[in-house]
Amino acid sequence: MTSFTKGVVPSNEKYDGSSLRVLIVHTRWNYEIVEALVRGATETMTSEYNVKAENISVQSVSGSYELPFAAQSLIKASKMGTQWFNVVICIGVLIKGSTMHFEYIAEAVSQGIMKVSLDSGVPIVFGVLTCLDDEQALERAGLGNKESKHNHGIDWGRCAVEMGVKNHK
Ligand SMILES: O=c1[nH]c(NC[C@H](O)[C@H](O)[C@H](O)CO)c([N+](=O)[O-])c(=O)[nH]1
Repeated sequence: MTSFTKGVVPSNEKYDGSSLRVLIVHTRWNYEIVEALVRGATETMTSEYNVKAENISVQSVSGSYELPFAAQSLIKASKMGTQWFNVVICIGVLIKGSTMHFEYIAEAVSQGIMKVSLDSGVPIVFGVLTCLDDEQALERAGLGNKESKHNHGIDWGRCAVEMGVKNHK
């Protein structure tokens, strides 16, 4: 029994996301779960913060290991153009198998995403679930049967608007 409310408390600031340009890069691995996370983030940004649907670019890559490179190249390409992204959300689902593959990818992806964000000066929300089994992943995408299920995409959408507004130059 926890003696505190686990999870993030949304900021009580009423951020205006109407001029934000957001990039979502998501994987196609474990796609049904990823799709729910992307929907949670997108619907939160548009319904709670007035982010315009047409200002949310969505790109996909094969797996989580490709997320840092994709984010880096899409940020670079956007800076070449007139419009560039105020914030990026990288979304993937890693589920541990019977080998050490999971550990190596999880470490590489979290370090890689942090590096791209700091190097580019664009905030990147870390939306990669690192789960020990399918049920953990389903629960954290608001799927599955447990009462405690909660779509973490909602939290990532809120985080993206806060970071995007604060980064809006
Ligand atoms: O996004 C994921 N990629 C996974 N592997 C692919 C990896 O991200 C790369 O796409 C692949 O290694 C090619 O670079 C996963 N597993 O292996 O289990 C996984 O659970 N999730």
